[in-house]
Parts: sequence; C-alpha cells; structure tokens
Amino acid sequence: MTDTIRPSEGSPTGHLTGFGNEHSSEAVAGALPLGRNSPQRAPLGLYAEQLSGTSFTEPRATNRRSWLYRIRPSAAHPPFRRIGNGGLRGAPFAEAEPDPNRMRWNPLPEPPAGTDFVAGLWTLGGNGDARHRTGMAVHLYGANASMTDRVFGDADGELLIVPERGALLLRTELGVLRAGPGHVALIPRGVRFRVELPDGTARGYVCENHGAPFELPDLGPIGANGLAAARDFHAPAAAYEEAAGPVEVVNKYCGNLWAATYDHSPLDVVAWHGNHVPYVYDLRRFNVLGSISFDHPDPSIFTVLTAPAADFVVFAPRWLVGEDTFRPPYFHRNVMSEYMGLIEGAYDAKADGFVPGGGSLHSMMSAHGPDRETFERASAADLVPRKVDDGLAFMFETPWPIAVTAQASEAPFRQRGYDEVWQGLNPHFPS
Ligand SMILES: O=C(O)Cc1cc(O)ccc1O
Ligand SMILES: [Fe+2]
Repeated sequence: MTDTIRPSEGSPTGHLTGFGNEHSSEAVAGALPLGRNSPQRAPLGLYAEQLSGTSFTEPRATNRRSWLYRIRPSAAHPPFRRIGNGGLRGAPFAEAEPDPNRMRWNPLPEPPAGTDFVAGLWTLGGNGDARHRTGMAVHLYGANASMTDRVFGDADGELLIVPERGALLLRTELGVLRAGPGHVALIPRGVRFRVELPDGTARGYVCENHGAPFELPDLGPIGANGLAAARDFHAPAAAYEEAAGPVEVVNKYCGNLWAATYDHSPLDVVAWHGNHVPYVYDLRRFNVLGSISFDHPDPSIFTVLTAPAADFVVFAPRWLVGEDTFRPPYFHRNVMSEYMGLIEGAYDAKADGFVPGGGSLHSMMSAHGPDRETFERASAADLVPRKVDDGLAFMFETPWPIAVTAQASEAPFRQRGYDEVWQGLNPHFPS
C-alpha cells in the first residue's frame, strides 16, 4: 500500500476537495474569466470550451459540466480512424450467451513488455449498451509502460479505476492525480488523460459506467455523516503542458477504439471551473458502519459510490461484534450481479482461491456465500469482538446480469471447478 494520497503531486497549486463541488482552478493567475464563461476573448488568449457530462437540461442537482480554458481548441484535429481494440470489448456484450454459473479468475498474466494502460485494458464483461448510455463494464488492466505520446478519453462512460498493484500518475486535462493501491480514481466521461507508472508496473480493475455518473449515496437514517465523506475526494489543480509534436488521442467510442493524431498535447488546459472533474479517494478514509447488536447488514452499508448502473462497495477493515450471529457474508441469491475483486490480503467469505488481482462473478440469482471451510469455522467461532483487518476487497454490483466476454470465459487463468468450494456443505438436520 502506498502512503496517504498526494493527489496534486506534480501540480504547483495544491488540490481541491469535495465530491460534487463547483471547483475552479487556474495554473496561471488571471486565466479564468470572471463572472462569465465565454467572454468575447478569453483571458491570456486561451480558448474556452465546455465539456458536458450530462444533458444541458439535466436538473441542477445532477447537472455535470466543466468549462476548460485551453491553449488550443480540442476541435482542431484531423479525422479519427479505427485502431485495434486489443483486449477491450464494448457493450452490448453479445459474444457468448449469458452464463448463470459462478466464476472466478486468477490475476491477469503479466502483459508483454511495453504495454501501457490503454493497451493493457482487458474486458471481463458487462451489461447495457454504450450507444444508449446504459449499463456498465468490468475491465482489468495490467501495464508495464507509461503512456508517452498518447492520451485516452472514454466517450462511453466514466471510469472508476481501482489500482491493485503499482501507482498511477493520472495526467488529466484538469490536472494531475496520483492513485495507488487502496485508492480509487474516478475519471469522468470524455476527460482525456495519460497514465504514467511511477513504479514501472501496474495492475488493477476498472468499472466503466455508461449511465448517469456515480454519486455519493444518500445516508437516510445514518444521518449527516458516515461512509465516504465528500471532503475526502480530491480533485486536481489545473496543470497544463505545452508540448508540441504528434500526440495520439485515443477515444473509446461506442465500444471501439479510435485515434486521431493531434499536433500538440491536449493536456493544455490552463484553467477550468465546474463539477465534471476527476477525483481520487483513499478507501482507508471510508467510515465503515455495521451492526453493533446482531446479524449481518446487507453489503449496501459499505457503498462508497452509487449510480443507476453500478454500486461500488468496499470491504474495509472493521470490527465484528455481532452476538449470536454468523458473521461472514451469508448465503444468498441476489437479483443484482456481483463482481468482486481483492486489492490486498484476504476476504472473510473465502478461505482461499480468491486472491489479490483476481476476481469472482456471481451473476443474477446465482447462489453463493461462504465456502465450506469459512462456514464451518464461522459456525463454531468464539464470538468475541474481532477486528477483520487482513484485507481490502471491493464489489461492483449492478442491477443487470453481467455477460462475460469470450476471452474471460475461455481464459486460461479462469478457475475451473470453482463450484467445488461449496462442496461438502452437508445436511445437519436434525442436529
Ligand atoms: O457475496 C459477497 O461476498 C458480497 C456480500 C457480502 C456481504 O457481507 C453480504 C452479502 C454479499 O453479497
Ligand atoms: Fe454476494
């Protein structure tokens, strides 16, 4: 795990905090117009550009847009041309029939030398349709090279990046963020960014959200505080580069990759304001709530971010104190589909086989829960207060079944025989 976040590393002007805020930032004093967005001539000879993440008419509470003041307009570019998708696949996912079986995978194998973040993206599956802005996709990434002469932007949705190994330096249009294992980064739809690898190598997970963007969940009876705090989300301060020379702008558009060669870096935004901004959040800041009497709350109590197409849930270190309670995750069948990953350590529902960098998929209504070993141990455990602090797991939970790609279904690192972890759960009735 890396140290606490230093999201504005590389940016001279500090960072901004507060999920959903109307932020503003200028890397050069006077670059932001005052009191208007689009003056006849923008300050310092910059070009003004609005980046809209929601419809113009979206209600104020959920409207997302930022105004960017840039050295050159994004519009000045030659045509985009199709490039290879590598391991990326797009929604709709119709390569194979949706499969109700429980599945589990080991980590992605090490990619060939020279694989950058975009080339290292590998799609496990998903649902919905990018063309209708519905659903989500689960991707993994494995990379061992920084992006140098190219940047990436996803027209199909926002990207929730969950590093498992190696830090990512995210040089975005709005500034620089750093995210290492234990952090998540949220890159809004369409925001362009380059990923550099300070550790030389990186591995992790991505939830691509095609629908309405992630929000902090309502707290209801929890009250005004708890779970993830808005102020712990860090947005970058404006930071720009002026590099001339060819830069490939890779655009994921309706499931496929396209590229256009710009004659300059598109990370040339000198100032910006708005709420369509990237964030980094340190999962160790998550205020974990749970039962202090009995029974096991549904995992929605661990929701960090929620959207119509996906919830992001973290299983962070916490105390278990439930009396007369089966404390690990219970057996269940769920209308929601659950993709789970592990950032470090172990997860309390699985004795082994669920490893950092790996993942499991329990799709709509598939029966799952503790494996046999965990069930037996937890059924006999002495129920003293116990801290679960040997791991950091997460879940992408989505209302619709996750159809896996052919490459995920056939992957040599898919664990055959996953069903066996529930073998030997024999009847004890009558006891
Ligand atoms: O399947 C899982 O391990 C995730 C999960 C955890 C939990 O505590 C309760 C329900 C649930 O789906
Ligand atoms: Fe579950």
